[in-house]
Amino acid sequence: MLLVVDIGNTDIVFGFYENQTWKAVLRTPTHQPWSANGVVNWMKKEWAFKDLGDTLPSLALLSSVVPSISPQILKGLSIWLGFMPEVMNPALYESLAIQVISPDEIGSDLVANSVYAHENYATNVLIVDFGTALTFTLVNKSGKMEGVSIAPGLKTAVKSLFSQTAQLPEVPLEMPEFNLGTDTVSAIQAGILWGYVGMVKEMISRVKEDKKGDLKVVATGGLSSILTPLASYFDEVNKLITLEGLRLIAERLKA
Ligand SMILES: Nc1ncnc2c1ncn2[C@@H]1O[C@H](COP(=O)(O)OP(=O)(O)O)[C@@H](O)[C@H]1O
Ligand SMILES: CC(C)(COP(=O)(O)O)[C@@H](O)C(=O)NCCC(=O)O
Ligand SMILES: [K+]
Repeated sequence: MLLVVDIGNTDIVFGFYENQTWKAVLRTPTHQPWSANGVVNWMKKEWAFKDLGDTLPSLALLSSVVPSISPQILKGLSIWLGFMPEVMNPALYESLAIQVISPDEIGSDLVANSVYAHENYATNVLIVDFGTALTFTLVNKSGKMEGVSIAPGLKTAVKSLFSQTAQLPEVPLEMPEFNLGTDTVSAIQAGILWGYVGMVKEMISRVKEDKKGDLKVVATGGLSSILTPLASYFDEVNKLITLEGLRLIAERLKA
């Protein structure tokens, strides 16, 4: 069995893959007082709860965009598994089928997304990742990562408005019924959700123009199903894209 781990700014996602399928995908908040022992106990508990069998994963790959917690997670995993997981880093990027942009700065989740996109479409692909940040990553048909854009994610925008104002509440991430709100909650929902629908359409349209119409668009991230008016703009919506990319990378490391 293969274990891939995606440490994002909101959630850590663990994917267990065997015989062509995800046996389990576990999510837990990133910001907890993690210790190596805490990780071991959590893994043992989830492993038993999900009834994943007697044999622990024999290969593991970790991606993290939160450097401060990586050491504790890695130490815990290495104690639990009995070996040190592989970690996404610039040296490893050199063995990939894609060409990574700014390898010393790029988030390794965006690299994993790009590997999945290139492997599955082999054309120009824009990956829209709705996480803590809202990112757009363009990987071209030859597998070169051409560029990225980064904006506040949907929940980040809602929380930021709430925390910077005296009278605005934190609102649920739901498309409002009308274009303009009739009370404070629906007004914020209109501003953020319709505003973000516009942002995504604008990015897609600009990149599509750059690529002379030759572009696939895929969406991922925990918040990728919220902006329902965008459904027809995406060739694929798949919350597992980052895990799938990590899996493809791990399988190639083993080969
Ligand atoms: N399966 C799911 N369905 C709906 N929302 C989800 C799901 N998983 C996570 N979320 C929400 O998505 C957000 C995290 O998205 P994610 O892409 O994991 O962010 P990050 O990578 O920045 O940690 C959280 O607010 C979480 O509540
Ligand atoms: C852009 C990100 C914050 C996205 O992280 P996420 O929303 O998945 O938590 C992350 O990929 C990151 O910290 N990147 C480093 C900067 C860059 O990619 O250029
Ligand atoms: K992510």
